[in-house]
Amino acid sequence: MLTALETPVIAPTFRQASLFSDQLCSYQPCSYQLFPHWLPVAAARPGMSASWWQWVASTDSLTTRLTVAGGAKAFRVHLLRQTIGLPRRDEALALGIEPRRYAWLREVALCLDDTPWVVARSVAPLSQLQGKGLEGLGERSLGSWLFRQPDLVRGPLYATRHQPRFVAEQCASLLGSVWGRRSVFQHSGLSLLVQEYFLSSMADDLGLPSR
Ligand SMILES: C=C(O[C@@H]1C=C(C(=O)O)C=C[C@H]1O)C(=O)O
Repeated sequence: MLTALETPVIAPTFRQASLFSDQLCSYQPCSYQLFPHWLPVAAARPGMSASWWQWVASTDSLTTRLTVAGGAKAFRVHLLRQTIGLPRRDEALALGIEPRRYAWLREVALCLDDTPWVVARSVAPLSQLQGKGLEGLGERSLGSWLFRQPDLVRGPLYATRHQPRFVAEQCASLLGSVWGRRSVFQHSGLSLLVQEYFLSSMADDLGLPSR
């Protein structure tokens, strides 16, 4: 049932709201040829520091990496939105589906001690979700679930320097994104587009360069 998949919008309650800035760029859609703001990650490398490359080009679980990098800080998935809706045009293209096909949309902030380090938006065609149990994921990490799937295949990574508009729709103000990346995961008939934006709060906390 569609209603079972719906989760109401949860207003962000980040303790460090003062860290946010309201300098959002307008959303720039993507996907290499048609949406050139997303570059194959290797093509973005010349503009990226070696430290950020370690994060942006990594293909293992980001949840695990963040938890390790956070040290004593508590890792938490803060659910911003989980609902059924239409994907953006570039998202549909990345998934190889018609833009008018309904999709499962999930937007989260990945926080360390309540400071958002990464915001993410994941999109999967509704027709492929049956039996996967994702509707009950809540504030558990999608990555923890994904990387437990033995047949998981990750598609190529794309990177962007543009800001995520989806969080602008959720938050009045937002920390700037340093780098964004995305890739499509395949598992048992499911294609899942995961888009992750690394925030400047993460750069500050880990002493990473501005790019
Ligand atoms: C894809 C991963 O999962 C993370 C968890 C997410 C979620 O819970 O919605 C979203 C994006 C990720 O950064 C990962 O850990 O690599």
